[in-house]
Amino acid sequence: MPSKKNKRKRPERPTIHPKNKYSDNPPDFSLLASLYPSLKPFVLYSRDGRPRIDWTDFNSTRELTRVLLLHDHGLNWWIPDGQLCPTVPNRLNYIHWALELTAFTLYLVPLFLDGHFVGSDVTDVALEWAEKNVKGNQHISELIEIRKVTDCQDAISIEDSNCGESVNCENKMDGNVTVVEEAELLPSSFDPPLDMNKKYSGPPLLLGVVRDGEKFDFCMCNPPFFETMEEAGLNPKTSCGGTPEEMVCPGGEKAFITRIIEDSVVLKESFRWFTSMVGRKVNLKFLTSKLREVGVTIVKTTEFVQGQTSYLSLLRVFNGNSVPSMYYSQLSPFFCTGGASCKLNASSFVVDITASNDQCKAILGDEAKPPNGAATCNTLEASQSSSYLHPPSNNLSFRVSVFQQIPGTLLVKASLQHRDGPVPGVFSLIIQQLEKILRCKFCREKTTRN
Ligand SMILES: C[S@@+](CC[C@H](N)C(=O)[O-])C[C@H]1O[C@@H](n2cnc3c(N)ncnc32)[C@H](O)[C@@H]1O
Repeated sequence: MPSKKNKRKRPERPTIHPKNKYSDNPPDFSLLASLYPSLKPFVLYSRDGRPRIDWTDFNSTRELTRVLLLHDHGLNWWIPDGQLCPTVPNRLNYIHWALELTAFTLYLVPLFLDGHFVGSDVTDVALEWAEKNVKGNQHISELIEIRKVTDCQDAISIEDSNCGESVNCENKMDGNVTVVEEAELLPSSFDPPLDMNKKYSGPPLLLGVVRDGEKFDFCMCNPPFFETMEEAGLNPKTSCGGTPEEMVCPGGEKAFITRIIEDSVVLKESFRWFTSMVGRKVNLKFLTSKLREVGVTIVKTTEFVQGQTSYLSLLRVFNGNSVPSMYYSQLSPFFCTGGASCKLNASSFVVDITASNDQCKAILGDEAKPPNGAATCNTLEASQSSSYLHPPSNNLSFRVSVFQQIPGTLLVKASLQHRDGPVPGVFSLIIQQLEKILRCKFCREKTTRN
């Protein structure tokens, strides 16, 4: 068994899984459009001739996902309008990571993956389309079973287990529970009020799926991240669709994943690894403490940034009546460090930035001091090492706007003007750095984010 030493490891820096086929070889939209005419209307061209996708258009993202699954993975796939559309490179990161975990365990306990999957959901539409997608791919249809989550009558329940209230369970767990973090999904600094008492009250999760005596190498989960659709609407991912059933549950992802943790106590013999995506880094601390509470000894996290092309953050600010230009004026000194080009549009409070490799490094390096000579914030960490940076081969172009959406709440919005290889990682870091500076200067609360 893996070591049970209680080692706290810092999450790795955001990265792209090295085995992800898109890590060195991002999709060529132009080529794909020439091969798949149905994609053609969705491939737009920037002024410099680069092909791009409108990530805010659901039909574009769905068609791209369809084409990537077909072209690169030989899979037929479709979902109806408005359903949550997965991004292929992103899910590939998760799959590679989960497989790697399993390989790690299998190295110690030599068993073999039999390549069978069980997929579960609760809504009729999700189940219907999962079934259609499986049946539409004969070469794998025998390997995947779709199950509707049932009430626990037939399955083992938390109450039936020897743990009773599983979270306070005295019977410590021997298995491994893993949280995989996917920070690209959500605005990193939207800190909703935390209500620790909100519990997941929906149908059972793992307990409603796993049958007596079944063994799985791992479970994967993409939970409903939000507590309300209003909150979900702030997510740049809404361009990928998403119905209330997919996006929202009482207590959000914290409550949903807590329920998986509780189920994992009962099902500790049924899985080698329990994994879930986590949308909000801020929830990791809470979830990790839940894991510790139930006696979990090995917790692994990772963070992937593949595909992030837009960024949206909400910061709560000191003075609800401050004028927008106060925030806007912070942008130019930050981005112009090292000579990046900054075009300010004073009427719309938008800044267009174009930065070369060196200018990106300068923005992220030691020189990236808080603008206007403000006192250095302790929490502004030099979180970038040059070995992590994979600067773009061409200039990085993006647009940033900062304004008060409602009094006391600052909205930071940033979007890449084009995608080029691993650029999103650099882009993401730059925006995180900006966000830290704005927090440091204007926010009430101490920065608690990683
Ligand atoms: C964020 S969506 C993920 C959708 C899709 N599986 C994906 O990864 O793109 C969350 C999904 O969890 C499903 N869900 C909600 N409660 C559930 C439960 N108790 N068991 C299984 N799935 C559940 C929702 O219906 C929704 O489809």
